[in-house]
Amino acid sequence: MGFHCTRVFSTPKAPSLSLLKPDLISTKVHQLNKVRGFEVKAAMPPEDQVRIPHVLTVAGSDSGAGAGIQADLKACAARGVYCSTVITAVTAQNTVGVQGVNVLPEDFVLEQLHSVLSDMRPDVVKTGMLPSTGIVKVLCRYLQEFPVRALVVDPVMVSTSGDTLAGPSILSSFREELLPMAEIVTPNLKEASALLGGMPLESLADMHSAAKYIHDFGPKNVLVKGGDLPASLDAVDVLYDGENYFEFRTSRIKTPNTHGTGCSLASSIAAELAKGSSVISAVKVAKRFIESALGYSKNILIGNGPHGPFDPFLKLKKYAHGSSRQSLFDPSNLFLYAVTDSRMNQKWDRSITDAVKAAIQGGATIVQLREKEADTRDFLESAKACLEICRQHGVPLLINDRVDIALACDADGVHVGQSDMPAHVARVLLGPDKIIGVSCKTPEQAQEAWVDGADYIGCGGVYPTNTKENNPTLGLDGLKTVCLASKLPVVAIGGIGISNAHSVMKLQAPNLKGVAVVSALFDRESVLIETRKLHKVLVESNTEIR
Ligand SMILES: Cc1ncc(COP(=O)(O)OP(=O)(O)O)c(N)n1
Ligand SMILES: Cc1nc(C(=O)O)sc1CCOP(=O)(O)O
Ligand SMILES: [Mg+2]
Repeated sequence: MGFHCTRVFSTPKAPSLSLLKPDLISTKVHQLNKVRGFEVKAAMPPEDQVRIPHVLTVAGSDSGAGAGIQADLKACAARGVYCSTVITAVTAQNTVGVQGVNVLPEDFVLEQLHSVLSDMRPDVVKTGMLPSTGIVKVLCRYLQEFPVRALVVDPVMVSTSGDTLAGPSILSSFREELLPMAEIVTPNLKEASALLGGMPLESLADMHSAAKYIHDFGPKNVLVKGGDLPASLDAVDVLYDGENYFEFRTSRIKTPNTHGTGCSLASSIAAELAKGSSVISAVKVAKRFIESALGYSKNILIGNGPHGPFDPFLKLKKYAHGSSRQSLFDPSNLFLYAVTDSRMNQKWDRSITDAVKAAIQGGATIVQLREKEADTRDFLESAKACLEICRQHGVPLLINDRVDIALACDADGVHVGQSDMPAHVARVLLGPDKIIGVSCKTPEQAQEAWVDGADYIGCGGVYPTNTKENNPTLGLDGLKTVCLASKLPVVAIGGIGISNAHSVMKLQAPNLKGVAVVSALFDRESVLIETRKLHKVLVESNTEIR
């Protein structure tokens, strides 16, 4: 298998930078750029410049794009960070296995490292397939020359299909040179065993010992992944930080589409570290992200082999349903959010469809069916009828608590609270295009909702309410704290009506898009009149704020 690498340079021809020391290369590149007439990017005023979290992955290419560089690019993009790439090897690979490997010459790996590190200054470097000791040495030298905030080492040795990607000769350079520089190393059981000279790893206790022994090589944190642990039901990973052990349990997802899980997990950890997270929270977020993507992708079919890729963007499965519908969600829909209440409709002797129709006519911009007492069958029938009304008016319809009802009637989404189905599970069930709202009372809950793939958060109770029992009141200050921390649009809820909606909106809290209201609309004689009045107050608040 010969390796062909075509170097494409514009004229004048670049002098070869091969095998030069980093400092010499710096000078050469500088001279080269001057010759070519490159100018340092200085046009943008500093206040307009946006610093983007950036991960550099140093890994092999997978032609099937499930693992390697391609998985890293996808995971980083899905986690919202920039990813640059240094390719160490090119593999011919598919869902069946690895058909060929061509290792790139060390001096060309060096050139790529120099190009990226000297110019683009990534926050975090993540390594995957490092197929030769020479490549490891070059990388370590460059990391000393161009230090980064964190190094994430995925000690890739064997592919999912069992093919060797880096031989045992690599182990000593891993142990002696790379691991001491790592913020975190993420071996699976086979890799952990290889790093420890073949130590058998068959139990959770063995994983704890392995994490400790690998920690002795010098990395700050060790994550031993237990996906291959034979007897375990849950997938358990063990993180050791030199003092404490943390166990991360996720349910085992039955799917052949796991190719690239290790690369994607390490890249996602790198992405979170690049955003500034701590190691423990980076691992937590990354694990949950991979679990959601695996669950979502468990039935997708790409290739005929036993090791299919998964879909970190949660976009592909829509083809399975013959649907190409895009998300209906637009944050301005949260402006006047009407939440129905079965008891209030009963009290005023009105049907749920009449209540929804009146709210929409009055100016409601989104409707949630919150039917706490309804039988499942009645709820489903009402939901279908309300959906028809909402679709006619282009108003999204969400279902409170009941993901099953939302799925059954093809509603636009759900609203879930902290004791309802977790949003990340709802996202797996509902797919990428449905709207998911989550009730949040703290900045931590708001952060979690964002990680879980929610579209908006509901924050309250802003004022005391009789509609929801034992609901803590946050006040305007509490609302503002959550809005400031939220990465998602926010709708305020709890005791809001015509008399105080203006006070809420004039807070001008970041991300606050509107108010969600139950009794001020539905515990009244005329839903239409009350909604119109509230709409007017909100429009006036908006005008005043602008
Ligand atoms: C928009 C909006 N925000 C918050 C809630 C409350 O949801 P939850 O905490 O699950 O409480 P219940 O509504 O289920 O009693 C909501 N429904 N809508
Ligand atoms: C359903 C609900 N959730 C709340 C929260 O704080 O999350 S407060 C609430 C009830 C809101 O009803 P009203 O507009 O009648 O006060
Ligand atoms: Mg709920």
